[in-house]
Amino acid sequence: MKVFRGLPNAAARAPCALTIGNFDGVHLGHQALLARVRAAADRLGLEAAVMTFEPHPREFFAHKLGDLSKAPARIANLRDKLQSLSDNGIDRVIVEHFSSSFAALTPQEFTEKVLVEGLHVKWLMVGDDFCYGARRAGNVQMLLEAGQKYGFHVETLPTVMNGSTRISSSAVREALHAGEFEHADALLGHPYAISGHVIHGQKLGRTLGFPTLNLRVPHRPALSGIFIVQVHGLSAQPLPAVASLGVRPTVEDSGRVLLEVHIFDFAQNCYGKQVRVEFLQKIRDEEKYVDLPTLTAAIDNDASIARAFFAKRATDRI
Ligand SMILES: Cc1cc2nc3c(=O)[nH]c(=O)nc-3n(C[C@H](O)[C@H](O)[C@H](O)COP(=O)(O)O)c2cc1C
Ligand SMILES: Nc1ncnc2c1ncn2[C@@H]1O[C@H](COP(=O)(O)OP(=O)(O)OP(=O)(O)O)[C@@H](O)[C@H]1O
Repeated sequence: MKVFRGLPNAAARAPCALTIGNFDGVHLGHQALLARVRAAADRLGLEAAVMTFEPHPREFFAHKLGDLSKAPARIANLRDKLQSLSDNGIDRVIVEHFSSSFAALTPQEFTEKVLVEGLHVKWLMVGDDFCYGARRAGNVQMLLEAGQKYGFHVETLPTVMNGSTRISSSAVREALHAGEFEHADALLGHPYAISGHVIHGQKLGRTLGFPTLNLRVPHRPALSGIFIVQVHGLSAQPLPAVASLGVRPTVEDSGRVLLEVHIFDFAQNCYGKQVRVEFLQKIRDEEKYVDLPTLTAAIDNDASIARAFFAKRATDRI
């Protein structure tokens, strides 16, 4: 899969079947959309393409307002999003920098400069609620008209539901925030996980008896707390572990979010390796403890809960 930062230059443009959106989490609604794009690309001999935005448009507007609490939490980082798009058969992704000038494009400028000139779109699919252009003034009807004028075909995807609710990134965020992983996984169509490279921590964990591998989490995640997890990427089988995702109020006050994972009975150096941490169950919220012995006792208790979970799962499987 080819990834373009901004519109491809003239030589790299190719006629495409396209969809547009944030695709945070690549949930089942997104997957249905991507399958239709792939099928259209095959049928018409086009590249299957996705245009997505970085930062998330609502993140951009929250920054502008100076109120970061208005930015949506992130289900997935860009690496995970690109991996999911590739897994869903997409040939090229345009990661458009969402900026003031991009946000100011009128619907007409967006269709002419971006869709037609910049991307050579021949077939376009969006959700039936799709809006675009400055102040979200463009809608599906206007896209249909632009398609007739410039010679591209527009289709909409009927809403993909889970029971009586629309599957959306917002619904996944709510489920993750509540620690409801079964529900989140049902909306996502795959287990919720965060991936990244292992970085160096403060090395305090090993003195507490709980060495952890640490992953940077670049955006505000949709969940925080202490979790039972399993780690992929270090051995053939996923490794059972307990993890903390948050700002570690007992030992730090920088507000930096970190995912720290203590893998049971494991003593390998894995700095720099890429791992995927799959979330299985929430144990508790993160706490600010009065001192390190109290923190250590809490981690000890978390580890016992997680070990009991894995022991039960092993016997249930027999
Ligand atoms: C299972 C688990 C639970 C944790 N719970 C908390 C917590 O409630 N509050 C907190 O401030 N830090 C918590 N931590 C983070 C520890 O403060 C951190 O792992 C320790 O300081 C080691 O940091 P280091 O990896 O940078 O050496 C937890 C870590 C683990 C592995
Ligand atoms: N359940 C769904 N059924 C059909 N189309 C969907 C569904 N969810 C999203 N889409 C479409 O997928 C494209 C990308 O969606 P996008 O990620 O921007 O929205 P979302 O999942 O609804 O997220 P949020 O909840 O943050 O608004 C859009 O065209 C959108 O209309």
